[in-house]
Amino acid sequence: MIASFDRVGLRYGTGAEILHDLDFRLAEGGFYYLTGPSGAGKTSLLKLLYLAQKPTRGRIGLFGEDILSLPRSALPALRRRIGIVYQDFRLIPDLSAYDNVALPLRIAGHDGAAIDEPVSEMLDWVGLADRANARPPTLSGGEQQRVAIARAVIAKPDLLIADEPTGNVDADMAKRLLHLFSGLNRLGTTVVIATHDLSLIKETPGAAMIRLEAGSVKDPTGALKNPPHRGGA
Ligand SMILES: Nc1ncnc2c1ncn2[C@@H]1O[C@H](COP(=O)(O)OP(=O)(O)OP(=O)(O)O)[C@@H](O)[C@H]1O
Repeated sequence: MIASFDRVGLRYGTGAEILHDLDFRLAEGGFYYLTGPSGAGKTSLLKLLYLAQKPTRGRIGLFGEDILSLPRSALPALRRRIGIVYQDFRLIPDLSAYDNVALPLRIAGHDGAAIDEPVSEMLDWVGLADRANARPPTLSGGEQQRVAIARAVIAKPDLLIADEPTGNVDADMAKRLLHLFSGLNRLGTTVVIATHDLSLIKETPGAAMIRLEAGSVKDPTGALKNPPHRGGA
């Protein structure tokens, strides 16, 4: 099991609880879509999952660790096992597209051809081979999104979390990116994608859908009870 949420609740400050009684498990190797109306709390749930936000109550397990009882010093090592595509990309503006994508490999201690080959191949796959030297502020929104995706997947994380990863690209590129996620999933990465775009789901026939409604998780396809197959295509 990759993650477990037990009676998790979240409120920001003194506001009303926006997520309540989240009770679900994510199976290793699963491919999950997180859907729900705008403001339902999808980004907030993802933040809990990638350890950027503590729940107000309940327990969260990740990679077999009870994350609330772990010392803060243990969190960076867990985070390095997660690739994240942020809704607002969060690229490093002073680094080229190439160096943004290379960063996770450099942090993992690689150099030379062990960086150059995968990064060049990845930039090619996302259609940015000719933009490798460009800095993020000079890229379009869709180009930045593709750099963010390339960076998130390059080190083959155990868990990939993507918040609206195809929101800024056209339908053909969305398909291409979905194939990238499926390929990674077939290699063993558990994938969680928050999206409004339900047309993506047909690109990954084995995927499961989790629906957030009024702060609670619904399980319309029963996928949370029966762990899903890996993403197809
Ligand atoms: N840091 C924060 N402080 C206070 N309230 C917040 C914060 N982040 C989110 N919220 C509120 O929590 C609720 C859920 O927001 P969230 O961004 O998780 O929803 P979402 O489903 O991802 O929405 P969208 O699909 O529009 O991105 C919203 O009412 C939002 O205003």
